[in-house]
Amino acid sequence: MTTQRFVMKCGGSTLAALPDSFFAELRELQNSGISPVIVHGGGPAISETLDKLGIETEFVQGLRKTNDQVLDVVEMVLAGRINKEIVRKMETNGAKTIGLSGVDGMLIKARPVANASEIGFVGDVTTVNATIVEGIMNMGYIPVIAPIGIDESGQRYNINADTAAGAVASQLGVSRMIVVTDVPGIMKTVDGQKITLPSVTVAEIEEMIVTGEIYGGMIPKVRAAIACLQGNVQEVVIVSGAQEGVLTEAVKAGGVGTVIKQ
Ligand SMILES: Nc1ncnc2c1ncn2[C@@H]1O[C@H](COP(=O)(O)OP(=O)(O)O)[C@@H](O)[C@H]1O
Ligand SMILES: CC(=O)N[C@@H](CCC(=O)OP(=O)(O)O)C(=O)O
Repeated sequence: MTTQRFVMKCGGSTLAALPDSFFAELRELQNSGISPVIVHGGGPAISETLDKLGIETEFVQGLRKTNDQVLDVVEMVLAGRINKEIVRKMETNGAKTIGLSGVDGMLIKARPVANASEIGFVGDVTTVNATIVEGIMNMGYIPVIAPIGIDESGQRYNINADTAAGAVASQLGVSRMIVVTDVPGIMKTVDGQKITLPSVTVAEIEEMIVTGEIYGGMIPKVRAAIACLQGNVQEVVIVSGAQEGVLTEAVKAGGVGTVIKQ
């Protein structure tokens, strides 16, 4: 049996609404020798907790401004609550799972983003320790990774989950990354009607960002897609987690969501 690997990014926008069947699909894929690596977000849960604590939050081009206080909450929510919620759901649906953050074993090494003076402790990935991820997979477990990065001095960074997933996909050399979110793909208004684009090229994406047709949380997704398509990754598929059977279709058949190709 040949083992296929793929990286799946699960957005915080859709996590709470993912049906049990989604986790059962992951178990089926694992049983059929197809190994997923999951990188998750949790943006809405972070915002909710910051709100409860009375800490203001602001996004610049889809990235959260992160000071020390925000960083504590980001790590608590992502590496604590959300990561363990996913592991629990996977385990109760029969999928063997180990959750960790990018800090564990220095899995995700990071450096400050170029505009750190404006947005604070937000990181870009420098390296991903593929040996740890592969070791977990070789033990028969699905790795579930929270996107916190760390540098040599021990400084933590808040990394957008799309960016982290793209870096993990590149470093593992998988051919496909699947981005699960709350919309059925990249949408565009054509003749007054909103449609989901079946496929887009990098050039079309750049144009849609300029025209404002791609905005907010979709920007880090497409930027991460473009970055990892420059390596071994051949396609990035954006799909909705609410659609039954979407994962198996995206992995085995295609023809679902929006496919981004070079
Ligand atoms: N062209 C587009 N097509 C679809 N969604 C878009 C587009 N441009 C911006 N978006 C927004 O991106 C959102 C998904 O990003 P985000 O909320 O960050 O989700 P996630 O938590 O899954 O990362 C959509 O709900 C939508 O509001
Ligand atoms: C730098 C940055 O913006 N980090 C994100 C990390 C979580 C994330 O990316 O979650 P979603 O995938 O649900 O958007 C944040 O603080 O919200």
